[in-house]
Amino acid sequence: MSGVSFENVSIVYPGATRPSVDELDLHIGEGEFLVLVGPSGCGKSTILRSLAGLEPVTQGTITIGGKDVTGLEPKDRDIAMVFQNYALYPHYTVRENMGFALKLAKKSKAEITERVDRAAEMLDLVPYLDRKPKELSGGQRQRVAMGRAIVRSPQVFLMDEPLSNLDAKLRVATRAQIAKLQRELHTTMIYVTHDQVEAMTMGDRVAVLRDGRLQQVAAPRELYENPINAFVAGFIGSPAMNLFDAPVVDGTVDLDGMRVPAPAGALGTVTIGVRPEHLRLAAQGGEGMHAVVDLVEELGADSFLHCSTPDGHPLVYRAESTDHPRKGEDIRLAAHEGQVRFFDAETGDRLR
Ligand SMILES: Nc1ncnc2c1ncn2[C@@H]1O[C@H](COP(=O)(O)OP(=O)(O)OP(=O)(O)O)[C@@H](O)[C@H]1O
Repeated sequence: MSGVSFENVSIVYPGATRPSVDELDLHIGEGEFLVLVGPSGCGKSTILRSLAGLEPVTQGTITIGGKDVTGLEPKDRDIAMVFQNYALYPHYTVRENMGFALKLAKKSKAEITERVDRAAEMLDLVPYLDRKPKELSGGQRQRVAMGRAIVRSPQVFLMDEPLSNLDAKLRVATRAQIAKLQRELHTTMIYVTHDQVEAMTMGDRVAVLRDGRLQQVAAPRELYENPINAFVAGFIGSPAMNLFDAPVVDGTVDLDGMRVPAPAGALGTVTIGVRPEHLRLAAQGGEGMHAVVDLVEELGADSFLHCSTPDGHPLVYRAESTDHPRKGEDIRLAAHEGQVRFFDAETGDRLR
């Protein structure tokens, strides 16, 4: 049993006027890969550090495997953390770096060798065991940092932006490798990133944070299709969901000629959300929202058309074929039925 629970956890840094983590309730199942995502400063690292025992909580309880660890020292929590900068010892070889924690724990030489060899094999590090960190590439160093965590066979892995020092191509490869490794080891993993693509592709579930408050925790597809509020809608998805404020008139939302039935009871102004792939070209002269194409991003299989509405609101439309309107063209866009999301214009809460 190695699930993790945060129960009503708040963290206020000394001298701060508001909590960096605000009444967090979150349960991570045994063997689950949970990603914490959100903009810079939303409290992701603070949550991870509190679980590691590096940051005291102001209120609430943290449990690992059902055991209250809130007051325990980091070394007594049976977790391993991989940091952004890897924190490798420069004068030690890869083997010594990976075995360091086991040596501290006074494991036998034979056991250390066996565990390090096994981890090195899983991480393709066997040829590098006698090298020093400076003789490795960024991706190899990252894997040594992972190896150091794996050899300890902890109850929980914590990773804080472990890919941020890698170039784009290596990030994609390492992302897949970490996800695969976690599934093989079946160790509970909490992974922090501000990159929503990383979050969506790696996690069993994704927890979205804003200003210290948990917004929504759900499987990636559920977050994408049913965001609980306009913040999550705008944060998850690349390019982001198009969000517009529009008036409700006689039960219909009218967005510059694009008309959709309003959710029951909606009055005044609502925020409507449409993903770029849920817009379609409408016939000129028919129904549909006017837009001018400002920029075309060709991605190969499809293209993103960055447009603006007559009142200057930006929007993105994904065209599936290469036969799409060109820069400068005046187009009309309509939304696919059932794909429009509605949010309260004041609170951002989902209406339907
Ligand atoms: N040691 C500290 N003392 C005071 N305030 C802090 C401290 N560490 C973090 N904070 C504040 O707490 C909030 C959350 O910080 P945290 O580092 O957890 O955010 P984050 O989501 O991990 O951000 P990033 O993605 O930029 O790393 C921020 O407003 C930050 O300024």
